Amino acid sequence: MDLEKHLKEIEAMGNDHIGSSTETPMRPDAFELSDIEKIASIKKDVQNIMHTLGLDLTDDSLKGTPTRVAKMFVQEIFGGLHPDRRPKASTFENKYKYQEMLVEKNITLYSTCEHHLLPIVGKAHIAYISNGSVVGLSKMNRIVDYYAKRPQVQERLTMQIVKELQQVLNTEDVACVIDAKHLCVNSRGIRDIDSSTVTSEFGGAFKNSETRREFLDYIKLDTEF
Ligand SMILES: Nc1nc2c(ncn2[C@@H]2O[C@H](COP(=O)(O)OP(=O)(O)OP(=O)(O)O)[C@@H](O)[C@H]2O)c(=O)[nH]1
Ligand SMILES: [Zn+2]
Repeated sequence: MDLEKHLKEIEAMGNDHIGSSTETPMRPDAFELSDIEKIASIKKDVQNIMHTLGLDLTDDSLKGTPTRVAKMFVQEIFGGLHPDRRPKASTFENKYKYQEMLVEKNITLYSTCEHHLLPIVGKAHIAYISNGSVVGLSKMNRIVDYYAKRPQVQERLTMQIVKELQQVLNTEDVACVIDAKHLCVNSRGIRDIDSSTVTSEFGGAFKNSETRREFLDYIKLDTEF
């Protein structure tokens, strides 16, 4: 999707999308600043936070931190906010006429909790049943990575991944389960190091309990982080 089309979609949504759809809530002016301008602006914000905390920004170890964090936000951990980074997932004809489900499991997932800006670490498991076209296996990992590189809630991330693959593969028959640890739960607040969060989205044929069971049997949810 090109940037202009993406902006038009955001505009057309008005404020209706906020909190109510699978879209990441973004402002229509989200891409008015270039990445370089965003890095310069965030650098100042991080400097201010560190200064407020009383840290000495002339210290050798600290002086590069504002730039490092700004680059990390814009280019890495929140890089998936920019539609230019959306992976190109071209499809191919299902020439083997493979009709069973295809499962891509244990996809490593690093995301960021949008409530605390702390890491979410886990595994995503995806399944689809071909409707005539197939997608390269790695494209599923790339789609997970793209949507994970945003401030997220796990429920929305799960739905965004399914929606994207449904569009790419032109079928409703897509499912995703995510099992992930939220550092905002594990390392602060309630500090429960062992708990993890499981979310799922079952489209089309996966709403059928037998099909869903088959997928869940393949992944077994023995997730190790
Ligand atoms: N539904 C959902 N909630 C999340 C997710 N990530 C974090 N949260 C929760 O969002 C809530 C944030 O709201 P608050 O209760 O205002 O946050 P808080 O006061 O820091 O809460 P504590 O973590 O309990 O200290 C917390 O309970 C988090 O555990 C997520 O992916 N999905
Ligand atoms: Zn959190």
